[in-house]
Amino acid sequence: MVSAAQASVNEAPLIRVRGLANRFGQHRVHEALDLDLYPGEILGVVGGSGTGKSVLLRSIVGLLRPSAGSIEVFGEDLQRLSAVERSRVERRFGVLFQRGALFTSLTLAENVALPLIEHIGLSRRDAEVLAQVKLALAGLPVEAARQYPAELSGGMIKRAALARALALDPEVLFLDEPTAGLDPIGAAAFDRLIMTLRDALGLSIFLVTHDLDTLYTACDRVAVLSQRRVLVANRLDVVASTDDDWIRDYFHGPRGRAAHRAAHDGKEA
Ligand SMILES: Nc1ncnc2c1ncn2[C@@H]1O[C@H](COP(=O)(O)OP(=O)(O)OP(=O)(O)O)[C@@H](O)[C@H]1O
Repeated sequence: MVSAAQASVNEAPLIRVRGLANRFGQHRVHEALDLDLYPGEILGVVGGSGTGKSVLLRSIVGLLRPSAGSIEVFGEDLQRLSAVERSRVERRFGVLFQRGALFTSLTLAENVALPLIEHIGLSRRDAEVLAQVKLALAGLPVEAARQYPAELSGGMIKRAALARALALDPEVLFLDEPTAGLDPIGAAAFDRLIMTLRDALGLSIFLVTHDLDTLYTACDRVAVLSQRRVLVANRLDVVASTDDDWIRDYFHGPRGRAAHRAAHDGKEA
């Protein structure tokens, strides 16, 4: 059987990055970086610390202007669009940042309602009703809507930030280390939630992670950043057998072997 994710790589990519360069002064983070995101896939983006995973994410979502190269999104070159056209394209993205980035003085419902009020012009009342639907979609109990971020566990904060990323019904979701700081059970539950949402909402997902379990359980393809570019982007088994020191240490070290075993046992159970 061909899964939806395998079939999708035969379609045109939703995001097409070509020849991307990002430099900060003398520091060259990316050079000649190419990467595609296909419809309906969960793409895991991995690499050593400082290889530029977050910088890549920020370039694609329009928070950082690249030094060179092109980023085509939904068939349009971001660099060539006017500010108004860019924000129309960027509205089709949902982003979950590494630290959640919720407003601490607002309840969860108010946090999620904010983009609905600002971007769609919903009344506060309607936005908060819709926010409760998004919070439920992210797996939070009804009473969480009235709580403030300081009252929540790390896992609940991630879910609330996910609800906010889903507020405007995005087509592409960008997640920057969504399971960082969660315990293994919380992280596994979050992985399942991401897969469920992809299937239910038809999302395409760009997922920056260090979490090997997430790669094995949730990702259709994995892209490895190394030497300022994407070294390989493919199915996990192909990536794991690529001849490269970092890949060998990462996928075939003790943690990599444990994640592989757990994924394998899970499929057999
Ligand atoms: N605004 C900036 N100004 C200068 N340097 C920056 C800026 N943003 C990122 N960098 C540098 O770019 C490099 C890549 O950073 P980035 O946060 O993308 O790495 P990463 O792969 O996501 O790392 P980690 O896995 O540790 O989160 C780092 O050396 C960082 O210091």
